[in-house]
Amino acid sequence: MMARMTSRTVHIGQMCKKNLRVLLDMDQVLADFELGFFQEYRKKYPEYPYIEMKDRVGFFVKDQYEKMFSSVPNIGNAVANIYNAKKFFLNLPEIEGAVDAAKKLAKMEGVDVFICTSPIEKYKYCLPEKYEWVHKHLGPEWVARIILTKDKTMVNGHLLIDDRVDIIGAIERPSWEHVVFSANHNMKADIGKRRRLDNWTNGDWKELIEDFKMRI
Ligand SMILES: O=c1ccn([C@@H]2O[C@H](COP(=O)(O)O)[C@@H](O)[C@H]2O)c(=O)[nH]1
Ligand SMILES: [Mg+2]
Repeated sequence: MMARMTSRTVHIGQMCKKNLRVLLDMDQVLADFELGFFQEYRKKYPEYPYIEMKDRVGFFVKDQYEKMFSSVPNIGNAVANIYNAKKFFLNLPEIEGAVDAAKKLAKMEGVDVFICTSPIEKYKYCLPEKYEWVHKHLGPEWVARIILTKDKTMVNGHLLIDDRVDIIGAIERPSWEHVVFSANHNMKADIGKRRRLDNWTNGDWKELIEDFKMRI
């Protein structure tokens, strides 16, 4: 009997080799949320206190600002005003080398790439702008690769590259293995036995992918 061929599966004799499904987070993996925030905040509130990017600790910018500058009235609102503003997500700069690496990754044999990203609570601008960002930086064909979800544990993949350390949701044991993408905010976090990917520029990502390809 002839084996049915799909674009996602390679059949070699009796062997059936699946493609590696890679989920790329967007903010702080492809798009530089922290740099975008810092630049806009300094521009909009030059008189307000600020945290140097190298001193960022913890995932949520607002939490650290509110804790550090608790005597400054409305500092939390000032912070939120930045990332809830129109064009914030659209104008985020690229993480160095991310676009080039993502394109190369997508061309690798035996790899399927998706962008797995969570919308911000006030989603009005964030949602379309995330699509526009992908269209603008990666190209129209990448729009179909976007998976928007608040719960990444529900997404099926082999590998999730994400800067957030605490990715929790409905599924206790997600299908993917989490590789922590290094960011200032997570450098002091306990990541247990998880691996890190420090950047897109030194070529380590290729080794990581080859390693995962061997394991599926
Ligand atoms: O300080 C922050 C940093 C990020 N966010 C939002 O959280 C999600 C995270 O998305 P990922 O897909 O996990 O990168 C995103 O909507 C950020 O904008 C935040 O609210 N505050
Ligand atoms: Mg992120």
